[in-house]
Amino acid sequence: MNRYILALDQGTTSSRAIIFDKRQSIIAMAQRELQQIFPQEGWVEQDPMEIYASQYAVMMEAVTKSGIDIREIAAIGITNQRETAVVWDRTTGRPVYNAIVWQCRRTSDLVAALVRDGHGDYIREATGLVPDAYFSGPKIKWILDNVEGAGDKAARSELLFGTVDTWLIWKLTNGQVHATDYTNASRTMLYNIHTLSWDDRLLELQGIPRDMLPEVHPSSHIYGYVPLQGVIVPIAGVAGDQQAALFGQTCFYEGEAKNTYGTGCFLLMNTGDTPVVSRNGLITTIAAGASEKIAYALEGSVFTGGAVVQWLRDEMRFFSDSADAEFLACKVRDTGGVYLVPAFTGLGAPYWDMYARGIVVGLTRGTKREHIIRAALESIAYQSYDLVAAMERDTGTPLNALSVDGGASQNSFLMQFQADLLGRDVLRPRVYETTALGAAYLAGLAVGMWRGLDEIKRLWSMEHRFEPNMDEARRTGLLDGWRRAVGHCLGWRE
Ligand SMILES: Nc1ncnc2c1ncn2[C@@H]1O[C@H](COP(=O)(O)OP(=O)(O)O)[C@@H](O)[C@H]1O
Ligand SMILES: O=P(O)(O)OC[C@H](O)CO
Repeated sequence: MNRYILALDQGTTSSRAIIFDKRQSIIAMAQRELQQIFPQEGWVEQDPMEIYASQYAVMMEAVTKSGIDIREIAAIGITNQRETAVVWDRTTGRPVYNAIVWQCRRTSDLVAALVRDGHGDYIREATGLVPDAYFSGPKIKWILDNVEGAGDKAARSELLFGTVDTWLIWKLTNGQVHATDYTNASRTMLYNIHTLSWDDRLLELQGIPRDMLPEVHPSSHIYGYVPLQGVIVPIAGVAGDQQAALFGQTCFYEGEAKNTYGTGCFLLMNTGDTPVVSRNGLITTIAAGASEKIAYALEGSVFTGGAVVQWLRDEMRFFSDSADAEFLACKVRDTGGVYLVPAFTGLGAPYWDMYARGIVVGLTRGTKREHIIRAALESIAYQSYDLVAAMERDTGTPLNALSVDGGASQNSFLMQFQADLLGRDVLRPRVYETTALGAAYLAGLAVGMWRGLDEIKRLWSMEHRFEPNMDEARRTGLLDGWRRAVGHCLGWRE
């Protein structure tokens, strides 16, 4: 009998594979960090072959660790860092260039030109997105325009494009399937989220041939089959990681929301069958669903969340293990007036400034390493606060509490500070690998492992509730300082 789901979570920092049973217990897990390539200031790349190889390796490692028979795996669910663009040769299967990562800013001027030429409103209406270098379309255009021979090859239908899910599906099925799901398509700035089709006007504007693009399916769907040690296992669930996390947190119904603290921070609210248009700097996107019926979400995207901790670890060398950030931050009573705005790759929602860059302000002769570490952690909470405030202004409804997940949500200092800033409870679930869990649910629903959403909803359970504990004067004073700090970093590169 098939009893397990194998979830592949290809995130920005690492590739992970997790085997879940029907009660959402983790049977085995494997993880590998991924090399980040920074070829120029503001550019971010990854090696697509490393993405695939690391994902394949952790998949096999998790299977081996679990000791289960592969025939007991009912399905594979895939979830992925979104927007990151891979272009490869459809015959040889070789990428023509590195993957251009969602954080990369190389297409800022290209996007600014689209807006200057008067296409901004159409992009917003058709795709639900704010025109920004974040999204995939301009990254594809950059590859076609700048990699030798790529434009000609694309014109001869020799190239394929995919977000990371598509690349993994294509590799895992030995080049049999070129497909993506609605959630990933909705991040390309090429997909019309109302007509549910690739948008000819946007393709033409960005010079992208339609035959490079994958087929688009619902998130819970049989995409193809993966040969695993002689057994054929279906890929039955695919979703961008933030939509998968929304699903994994069981936010199935209108008004339910979560915030994920991974490389970036992403607040998503399910808005049901209504594509809500933000007036406060959020974007409209497609949510992962268990059926053909489309649900939409309102999203606030912060580009540098947990990544600021990685920066302190790898570039500043303030500590060697990210978990130590909490201990070090708690060695000082406050930041000593220091603010760090980690606009390393510009600022996303609600500011949308492709030219902002990071700053540390408020330094004094007494500033210590610990103050900066604390300011870095607090910056994650401030940015998330800005998202919640924008979402509440858009929907006119205050969130009762904030459900959280992702790697940095394990930092209890950060979660407590988040509750203090918001003046709202922060709820951390027992399974914080919610992204992988969401992909597992989507796959499991497609193959009948779970009967329906209500059965899954009952599985959610809380590990910790963080309750606010900060007086109002201090809270408003801190937020005021944050706003002033942000003001200093906007437009820096211009
Ligand atoms: N204890 C911690 N405190 C703060 N940040 C952390 C901690 N542990 C991990 N992180 C951060 O969380 C991120 C990894 O979270 P994860 O959900 O795996 O992200 P992704 O899916 O983007 O790869 C990294 O950026 C890392 O710096
Ligand atoms: O790698 P994560 O989990 O921070 O997610 C990245 C997002 O999908 C980018 O949109």
